[in-house]
Amino acid sequence: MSEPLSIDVIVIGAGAVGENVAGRVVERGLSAVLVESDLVGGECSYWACMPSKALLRPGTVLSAARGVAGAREAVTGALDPQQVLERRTSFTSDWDDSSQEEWVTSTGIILERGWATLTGEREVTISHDDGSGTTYRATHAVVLATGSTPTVPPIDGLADLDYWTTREATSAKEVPASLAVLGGGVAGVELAQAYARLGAEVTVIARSGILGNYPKEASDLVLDALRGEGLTVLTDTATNAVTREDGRFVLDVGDGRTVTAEKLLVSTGRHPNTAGLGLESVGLDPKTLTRDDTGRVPDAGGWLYAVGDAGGVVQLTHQGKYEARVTGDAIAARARGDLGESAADWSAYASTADRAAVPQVVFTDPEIAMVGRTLEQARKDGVNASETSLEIAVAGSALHSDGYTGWAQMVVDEDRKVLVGVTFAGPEVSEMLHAATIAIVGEVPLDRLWHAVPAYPTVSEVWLRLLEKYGL
Ligand SMILES: Cc1cc2nc3c(=O)[nH]c(=O)nc-3n(C[C@H](O)[C@H](O)[C@H](O)COP(=O)(O)OP(=O)(O)OC[C@H]3O[C@@H](n4cnc5c(N)ncnc54)[C@H](O)[C@@H]3O)c2cc1C
Ligand SMILES: NC(=O)c1ccc[n+]([C@@H]2O[C@H](COP(=O)([O-])OP(=O)(O)OC[C@H]3O[C@@H](n4cnc5c(N)ncnc54)[C@H](O)[C@@H]3O)[C@@H](O)[C@H]2O)c1
Repeated sequence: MSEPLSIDVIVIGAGAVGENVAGRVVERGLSAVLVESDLVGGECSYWACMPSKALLRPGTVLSAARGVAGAREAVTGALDPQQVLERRTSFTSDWDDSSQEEWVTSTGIILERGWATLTGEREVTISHDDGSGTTYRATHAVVLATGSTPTVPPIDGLADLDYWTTREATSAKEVPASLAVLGGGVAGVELAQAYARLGAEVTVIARSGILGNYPKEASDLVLDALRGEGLTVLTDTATNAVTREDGRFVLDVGDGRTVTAEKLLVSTGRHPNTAGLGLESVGLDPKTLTRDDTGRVPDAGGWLYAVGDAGGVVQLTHQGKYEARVTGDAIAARARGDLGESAADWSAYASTADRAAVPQVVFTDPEIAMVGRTLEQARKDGVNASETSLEIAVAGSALHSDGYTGWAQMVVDEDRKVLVGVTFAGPEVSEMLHAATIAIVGEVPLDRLWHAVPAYPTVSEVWLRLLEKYGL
């Protein structure tokens, strides 16, 4: 066997996160090989963020126009499903990754296509489609950026059926007449609304409520909106078994009730893609991989990192890319001898915001935009927390749309008098989120935040109302 090729850094997985780690280390003078077995760009570009948002956006625009008298009268038709699907396809470049490949190679990163496995400490072997193999040995780091994979519940009959995962739902070429969605998380709820607005008869089956990670007032706004526009949302409903009858999925949801649909989307969460990577060959259990704030896997002895969905901390593109920048910088700093075992909180080498200020948006209509902790999470983390919440009712919201309904909440650390969490729910609230992220990351004292005057008449005036209600 030939000697392994020598390289500074090996990154496994060329999703948004892997691309960013590789890009960062190369910018800092190290050499890097990036390995991808599927499309360069990963889940977000082709089967997740981009296509799902492209499927939702036309419906949101239409409903926004219908929400304003004068514009409403100009809307005389419904969505054109074929046009919506075609526009979605333009955002996925028709599942062609040549432009992403061009970007990767233009940066000086070496791109290798094939399946990568760890075959020893710092050593990765790539199996190419033509049966050949290439082995690299990393001087400084091997980075797992292998993403996540759907978690499919052990429901009777399900494993044998050709159900949709989010991949099929985001890449479908036709709108089914009916769709059952198993799981009331963010992926299920977004795709449920997108398909309902495209004309499918949609039933969501949630074992508890929907969007359980968000404050109930916020998720209830979405629940009411979904039901108001004709989706069936079954909450507190277990799915006992699934069969296929006359070409349709039949879900047994207890008490003799069934849900029948042409397609079934299973969106019941995801777990890190760490199986089949050869982690066992270096004495690691793929199921219990952990990472520190620099991205390093402590049990591996210093050379292995895990970032993005594979790292198992947050499953969001923007946060994964943040981890990628931090880890890329940490690897380069360690290579220079500028960084030891651990990194200080909020330094360039620690992804501290993963613990304190993760922004997340549910792109339904209405939207939920949240950053930091809910009241319950804050108290669980030992924060002496209070909450202030109200309906969004300011001049900006009234102007935005007739009958605007929204809700906002801030969670305050009473000992430090700073924000630790903010949630907005309502039409198009996502663009207000970054102000909250800045306030939390910057630990802006409330009596200074009071001087951040929102422009009139914007929906952001809700900030003023929250601070007034808090007592400022
Ligand atoms: C339907 C849906 C909608 C979403 N919407 C949003 C959103 O709006 N905003 C948001 O922030 N997040 C969203 N997410 C989450 C987001 O998609 C993920 O957090 C993000 O894609 C993770 O990026 P990653 O690079 O870690 O993993 P991935 O994008 O999954 O990339 C991992 C790559 O590694 C490759 N790979 C794996 N193993 C190997 C191997 N052994 N050898 C070679 N290559 C390998 C895979 O082929 C893949 O290309 C959504 C997720 C879903 C499912
Ligand atoms: N807008 C966005 O940023 C966005 C959109 C989609 C997905 N994502 C990311 O992708 C990840 C995956 O999304 P997701 O919605 O699949 O996961 P999720 O963890 O958000 O939701 C999964 C849901 O499935 C439910 N569930 C689990 N097992 C079940 C069972 N046996 N029967 C019924 N329900 C069951 C859970 O209670 C939960 O409500 C999320 O963690 C999220 O970070 C983000």
